[in-house]
Amino acid sequence: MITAGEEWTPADGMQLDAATMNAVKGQMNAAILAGPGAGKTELLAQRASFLLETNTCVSPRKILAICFKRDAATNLKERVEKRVGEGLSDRLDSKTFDAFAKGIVDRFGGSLPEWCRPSRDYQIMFPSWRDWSDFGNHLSLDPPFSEERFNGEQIKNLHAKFGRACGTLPLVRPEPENGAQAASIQWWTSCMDSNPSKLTFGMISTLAATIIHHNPSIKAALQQTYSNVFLDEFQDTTPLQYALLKEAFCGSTSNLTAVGDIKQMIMVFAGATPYRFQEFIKDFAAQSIPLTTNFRSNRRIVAIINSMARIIEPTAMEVTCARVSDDLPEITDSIINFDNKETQSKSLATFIAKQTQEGQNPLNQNDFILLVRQKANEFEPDLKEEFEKSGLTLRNEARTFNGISIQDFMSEPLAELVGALTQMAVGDRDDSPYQRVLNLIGVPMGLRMGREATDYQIEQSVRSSVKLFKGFVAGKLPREVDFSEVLENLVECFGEDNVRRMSSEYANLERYREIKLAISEYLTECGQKPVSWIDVINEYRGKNQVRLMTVHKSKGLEAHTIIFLELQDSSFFYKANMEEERLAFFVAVSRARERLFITTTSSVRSNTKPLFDMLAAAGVVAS
Ligand SMILES: Nc1ncnc2c1ncn2[C@@H]1O[C@H](COP(=O)(O)OP(=O)(O)OP(=O)(O)O)[C@@H](O)[C@H]1O
Repeated sequence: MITAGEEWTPADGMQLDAATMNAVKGQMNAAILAGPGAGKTELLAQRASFLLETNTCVSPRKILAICFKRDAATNLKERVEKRVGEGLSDRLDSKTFDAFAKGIVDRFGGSLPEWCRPSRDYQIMFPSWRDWSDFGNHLSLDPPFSEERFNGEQIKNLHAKFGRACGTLPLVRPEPENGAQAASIQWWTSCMDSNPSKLTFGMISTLAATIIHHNPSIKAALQQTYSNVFLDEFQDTTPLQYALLKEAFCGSTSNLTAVGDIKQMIMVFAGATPYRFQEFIKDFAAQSIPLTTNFRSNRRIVAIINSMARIIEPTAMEVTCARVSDDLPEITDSIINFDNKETQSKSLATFIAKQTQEGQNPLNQNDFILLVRQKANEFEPDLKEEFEKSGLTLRNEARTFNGISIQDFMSEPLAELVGALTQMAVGDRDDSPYQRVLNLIGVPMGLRMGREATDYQIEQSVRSSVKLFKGFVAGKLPREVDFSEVLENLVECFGEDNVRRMSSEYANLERYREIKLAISEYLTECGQKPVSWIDVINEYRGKNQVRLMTVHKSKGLEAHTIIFLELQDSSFFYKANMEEERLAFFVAVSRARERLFITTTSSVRSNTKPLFDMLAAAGVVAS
């Protein structure tokens, strides 16, 4: 049923002010600039509901939402699905920039000029400094550039610059004008010529832009498919991504909505710039809409955020706290100096255990996020030991299984499917696992609005998978179960093709298998302790665990209590750019809903002085 535009009301009874409502309903290109907790992500979810429920995004056209992280993309999709239902939410494609670019290359790569056409089974590569150096060392250029030499660092920069300078690649291999160009072209051709071809995500972005540039019909089809495009965390759009965006949608009738906050820019090293929004406003004739309320944090945290924002961007607008009359906790913020890591781990474990295990309204372990600037794995061992002694569980989101971090593979639909099925098999009804299974596998198996699940044998498949799971685990302790075998069989119950249809990324068999292996390895670890099945599934899903992650990974998240660990020189690169570090620190601080604690285990603070100065200006002092 279509709702008339003027009758549409925001989902979940949410109150939206006039500026937000204008951004939700408006039919124009818009740049929504807003500070932390202003509801940017929520605004996109409401806008998607509006466009779909009122058919303003006219069926069968779609919305393309480009998010910074895979879990943000999944989150947006789920939020909209819950509100508008599966049929309508099918018309929201929510993905990362990398997935968007890769989708274009995977579908239309055959149309690329021969010299830059990768093999169909190309692999994604993440070159290390050794790869760049090897290439530089073995590079032999034709005259007149044969005498020129390039080290690894130069090769890395040239490769990025080449894509950036070209924006799109020409139809024939360009003739180099200097040694640097000759080296870049050689890098590109050697990547294409290796068997299979090897591509970085930056190269994929350039190839996607190239495809659109040289094929007007593909460009027209893309614009016809998507009447609306959302760009989340737009401040972190890199030059290559922006070039692709312009190539795909500049001058089209599609409406673009870019949301972000310049003060939360954390991709400066990859080319993000404070001018991206201005560029967008100019290139897309976009209307600028500021949002000035913080819905997330209490008034003390908002005051800290405002103070820091003024230092980072003197012209930043003051934001108001939506929760201004809420009670404040006894202590809202402080710097805690520890003598060493050991006392830090012990004190934190005691503190969090007390808060989660005692009192009338204990907090949940999920209410705490421990943030580190980098190398979360190095913080884990000490903390984990003390946390376990205090009955707490530490979840290091950066820990990898089969080379993929927990945070990354747990945002995969396959991990969610396995989790929900395991819950059903062990009788855990938390968060409606059956409904989640239907949401995940329904559409790939042909389920459509208004038809019963039973019509499509889905229910049958769910039943047989649960039965099969029960058969595997009957009479066994979790640690005795071979989870890779369980996963293989579960997938068979639905048909592997259907399971792989849950995500466009699974079209790449290699990647699908890597993710599946990471999931079974992780489940195996969750089952190691002599615990109940409910404990296994809770551990797998991250229920009641204290999360440890880097600031980069915390983007878009929030928690009752944020603890930033070890604000001191040793936690930062020796040559860290403190202008950039201030932005990352701002992201960290603004994740807090109620309390913010900053720890130190060393007093060496010459590099980190600007961060301490920001805290001092905001009145955050040592306890
Ligand atoms: N209009 C609203 N009314 C009440 N609560 C809201 C509203 N909009 C957002 N919220 C809540 O405020 C919090 C922050 O929202 P959201 O995550 O969308 O902000 P954001 O601008 O994307 O934040 P950040 O940039 O800091 O990640 C969430 O808990 C969200 O549910």
